Amino acid sequence: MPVNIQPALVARNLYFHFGKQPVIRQVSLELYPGEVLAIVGESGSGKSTLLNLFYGTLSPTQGAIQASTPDLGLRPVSALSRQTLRHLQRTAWGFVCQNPRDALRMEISAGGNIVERRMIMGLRHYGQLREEALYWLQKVEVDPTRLDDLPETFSGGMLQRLQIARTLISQPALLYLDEPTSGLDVSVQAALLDLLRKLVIAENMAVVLVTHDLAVARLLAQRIAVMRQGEIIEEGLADQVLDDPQHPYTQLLVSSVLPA
Ligand SMILES: Nc1ncnc2c1ncn2[C@@H]1O[C@H](COP(=O)(O)OP(=O)(O)OP(=O)(O)O)[C@@H](O)[C@H]1O
Repeated sequence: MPVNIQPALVARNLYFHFGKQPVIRQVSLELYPGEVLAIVGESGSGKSTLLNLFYGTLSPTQGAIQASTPDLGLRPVSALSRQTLRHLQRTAWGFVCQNPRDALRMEISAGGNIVERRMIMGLRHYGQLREEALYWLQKVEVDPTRLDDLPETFSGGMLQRLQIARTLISQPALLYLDEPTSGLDVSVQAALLDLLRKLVIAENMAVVLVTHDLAVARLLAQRIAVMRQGEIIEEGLADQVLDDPQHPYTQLLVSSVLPA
């Protein structure tokens, strides 16, 4: 990476315990704007926990995380006040979770869901809010006539598109994707992955993608980190890790999923 570009996310020597159970061990990484890093590994290896540490919903037992902020550049997440952290989580950082119902407000319209972050950022003009909502609905390839409909009337794939529009409207510098296409039909999943790939390239975000699906990692990510029992055991360029895995665990993971 060019030395004059500041990373969007830096983690140094992270450890995290749930009670006495060590869940994250000795994790360090850096992520730059425009990069997509996929964190892959078996169920229970600590992928989602790591994402929640980055996003600030969990605090590391040991180690430090610095994340991009609009006004002050890279800041230690642990030093942010609750109010600042909450504001960043609703504006400059984004989190797309597996189940869109956990993120959407099901009692308000699709358009209302999409513009919530813009209202938090101070936009009050009804006409402009509606225009931006329409723009993003079209950008995630949902029929614009659905703008005033409740999310309840949307399919699973459409709900996930709504969650993506609602998150990306604030143009977050850092985006966390936690299994964003799991649980969808294969054809719906393929279309959504294609959309995500286009959006990620267009918005120049730094993205951490958690997935157990190596095909999803290959499609979206330039770099892959392989987690096992809370540790990153191998990291490198996506093609390198998937086509020439070095660690025996990665070899097993790749050979059990990808055809020879
Ligand atoms: N709230 C919690 N309290 C206690 N232990 C937890 C909690 N959440 C997760 N764990 C434990 O932490 C470990 C890592 O869980 P995590 O959800 O981060 O793994 P994962 O790799 O994302 O798995 P999956 O792919 O199944 O979501 C697991 O052993 C899990 O049981």
